[in-house]
Amino acid sequence: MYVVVNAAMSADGKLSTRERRQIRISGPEDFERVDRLRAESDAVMVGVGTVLADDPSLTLDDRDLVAEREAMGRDPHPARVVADSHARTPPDASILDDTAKSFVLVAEEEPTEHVQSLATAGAEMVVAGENRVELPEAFEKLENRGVERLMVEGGGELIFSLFEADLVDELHTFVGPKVIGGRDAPTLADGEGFVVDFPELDLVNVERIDDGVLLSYDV
Ligand SMILES: NC(=O)C1=CN([C@@H]2O[C@H](COP(=O)(O)OP(=O)(O)OC[C@H]3O[C@@H](n4cnc5c(N)ncnc54)[C@H](OP(=O)(O)O)[C@@H]3O)[C@@H](O)[C@H]2O)C=CC1
Ligand SMILES: Nc1nc(O)c(N)c(N[C@@H]2O[C@H](COP(=O)(O)O)[C@@H](O)[C@H]2O)n1
Repeated sequence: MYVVVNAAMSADGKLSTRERRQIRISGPEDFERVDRLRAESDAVMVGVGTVLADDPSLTLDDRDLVAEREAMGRDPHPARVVADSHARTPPDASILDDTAKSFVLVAEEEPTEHVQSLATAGAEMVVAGENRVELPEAFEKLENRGVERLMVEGGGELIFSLFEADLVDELHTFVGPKVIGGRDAPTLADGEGFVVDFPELDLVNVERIDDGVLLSYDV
């Protein structure tokens, strides 16, 4: 599977506030770029932290992009994927609406009734890992269900785990003209952090967009 991570951060490297409230960092041109990246993907993924904080829909805004996908015989919108070991996604979350297919990745130890309530809400459940979603195994299972190109939008906990498991192929980060601050505010890669063997990036493009800059790396 080819994995593209895209996120917007403030000039001081934060994805949102210390209250984990979503902040508009991108401008209109960057949001259009994000919509195009979504349209090129088979699925768009977030961690359950982002679902609980933002209730995102992760669908396409631009009707032309929907029409282009349909003309190619693809589903109108990419599928949505949530990494959610303990099935904390609310059954009425936007990500489970019937606009697009949804996959919820859960751990083996999660009680069947929780898993069942999300399945009833329309999610396709993927079990991988004993007590936390094991990303390499989950991605293999997603690939078997047709997800060959995956876009990941965040948040910082999930992005760190993807780098840790060496699963990221490209990283795109829009750096917007804001300072958010806060030692507990999420950054692009949180988790435990690396102390050795830091993932190395190859800067392939720098572009001024809106009032910020888009940095694109191969991993
Ligand atoms: N500016 C931007 O572009 C973006 C900003 N955001 C912001 O980020 C914040 C949310 O980020 P964050 O709190 O880091 O949460 P995440 O969205 O990264 O979700 C983290 C949760 O995912 C679950 N998870 C399951 N499997 C794994 C795994 N293998 N590795 C890591 N996590 C896993 C864990 O919960 P469990 O153990 O229960 O499974 C974990 O707590 C929000 O404030 C949101 O607004 C989010 C996306 C983009
Ligand atoms: N690219 C980008 N720029 C920002 O400024 C942002 N705040 C985000 N947030 C991400 O977008 C999701 C919302 O998606 P929907 O509009 O609901 O489809 C949000 O959950 C973050 O993942 N992204």
